[in-house]
Amino acid sequence: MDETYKFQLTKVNKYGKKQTRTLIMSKQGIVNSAGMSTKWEKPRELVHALHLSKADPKSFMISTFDNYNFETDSAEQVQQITETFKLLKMGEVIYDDELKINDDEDNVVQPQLPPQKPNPTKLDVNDEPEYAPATQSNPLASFRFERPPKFPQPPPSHDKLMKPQNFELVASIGRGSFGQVFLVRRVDDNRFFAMKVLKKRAVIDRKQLVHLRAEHTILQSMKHPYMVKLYHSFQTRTRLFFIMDFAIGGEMFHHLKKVGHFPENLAVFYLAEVVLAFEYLHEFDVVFRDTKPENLLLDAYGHVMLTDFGLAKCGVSADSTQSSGLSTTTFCGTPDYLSAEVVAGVPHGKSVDVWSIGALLFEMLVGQAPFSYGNGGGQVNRAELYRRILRGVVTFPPTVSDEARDLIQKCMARRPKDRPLMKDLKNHPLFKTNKIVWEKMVKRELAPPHKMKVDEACIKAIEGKLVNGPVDNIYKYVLPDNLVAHFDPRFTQEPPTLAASTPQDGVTADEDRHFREFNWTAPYAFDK
Ligand SMILES: Nc1ncnc2c1ncn2[C@@H]1O[C@H](COP(=O)(O)OP(=O)(O)OP(=O)(O)O)[C@@H](O)[C@H]1O
Repeated sequence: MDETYKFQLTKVNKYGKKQTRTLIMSKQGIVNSAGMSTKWEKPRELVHALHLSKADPKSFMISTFDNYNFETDSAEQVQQITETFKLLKMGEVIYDDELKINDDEDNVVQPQLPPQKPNPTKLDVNDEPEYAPATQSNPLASFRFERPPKFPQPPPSHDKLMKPQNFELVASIGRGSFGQVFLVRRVDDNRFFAMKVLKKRAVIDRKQLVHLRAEHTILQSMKHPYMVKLYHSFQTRTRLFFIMDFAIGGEMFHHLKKVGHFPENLAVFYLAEVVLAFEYLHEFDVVFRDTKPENLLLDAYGHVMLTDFGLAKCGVSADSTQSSGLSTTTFCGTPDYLSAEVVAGVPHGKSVDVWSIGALLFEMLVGQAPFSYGNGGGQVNRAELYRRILRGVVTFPPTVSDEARDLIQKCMARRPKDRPLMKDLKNHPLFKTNKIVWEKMVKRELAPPHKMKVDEACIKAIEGKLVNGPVDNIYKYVLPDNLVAHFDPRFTQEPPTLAASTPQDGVTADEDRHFREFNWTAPYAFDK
């Protein structure tokens, strides 16, 4: 029997509420329980680090896929826990100046907002706080993003840089982990775009600067028919703004949920467009790492638009863990789509994207992610999900054809080196059966099997083909409701306003220097 270590302590959730918990640590992992009930259980492969606070020796945080904060009665108890953590070789022990409360034990319940018609508003950024006072240490000093050798040089910026005043907020369309996403109108020429807004403070505090720089550089440098394009980036003292193509068809996930699952020809069509985008990224040693139906948007014609490069990793030359070349060990991605080697915490390469291609096809054909399937529609808890991924056995419903099953099994081979390369995957017979002609598809010459229901005027509005004119006339012609018809009403019914700035959003002048590169206009930004 493995030795187990028990600690009675207090846990603080993200609302600052204190709860009594028992923390049990053993070679198997960590269990957090409240009385008889287990709140969470993390196998040791998932435990990354123990964060200790320099400011408060009585508290600590455990980092797994999520972060969990704890408070204790004494610094001695924290010391005992630290010693046990080290003894069991659970992961790194990290000393932070102060621990952020970002505990994830409780799910956040979204407030129900009253329905409201989208109503364009000015982009108001007059509430920005002054720079925060300079701090002694500079935690960003090491956050440098080096452009890897194969990576194309971003084109120089167009002379005309943008400011918030150049855009009008038309509708709220989404929210990611770091910020808000809006439909906006470029006021000079009435062209409509998607705008992602991030708070610099959150980017720094959640140590996402390297990821964000990678995302920005990828969007600046790489252009592909099935990837979203970046037009402008700009900033204020506390916020960053990215202006991108507006994918009017919304998330593929939204369409998938509506119909339950896709017919094979449609699923394979979408999959093929993703394969082409990934093949392009892999040529430049970029691994996407975050495939999921939420990151696959659809354009006005029903083509895929790959978005959200926040987790993409540049300079990964290795195809799999077995090959030579740079690979990565960061634990990231969406639980259902994590490959076995990512869950096991061993270095991984481009083959994680090949794995996710298999998982994506499964979900499109079945309506559930591969390792959540077969649970009577119920949710599988995370520890069980990871166990299933590590075991690597996918069960198929009889509706999945032999060819589709074969492709999924090949992509989701447990050992990365047994998976096909992205470019070789294109020879799989499933694509031929479903009439994918790669030479045509790469030129956008294959029509999607599912035609989007999108208003003609809206297409003109997002392609910049509207004749300039008084704004009132524009909204008689292009209805905001039609522009956001494929988006979740949870977002579109919210008034399109920026979350107010608070003094806590302030960054120091020193920190702000790290954001200098986020001022860019694409050379094609004003093309008609
Ligand atoms: N270019 C776009 N066109 C239309 N909708 C978009 C666009 N970009 C993002 N969205 C919507 O906003 C949502 C959140 O965007 P995004 O995933 O880029 O944010 P994020 O903060 O990077 O999210 P994540 O939490 O997945 O990292 C998307 O799922 C999508 O619904």
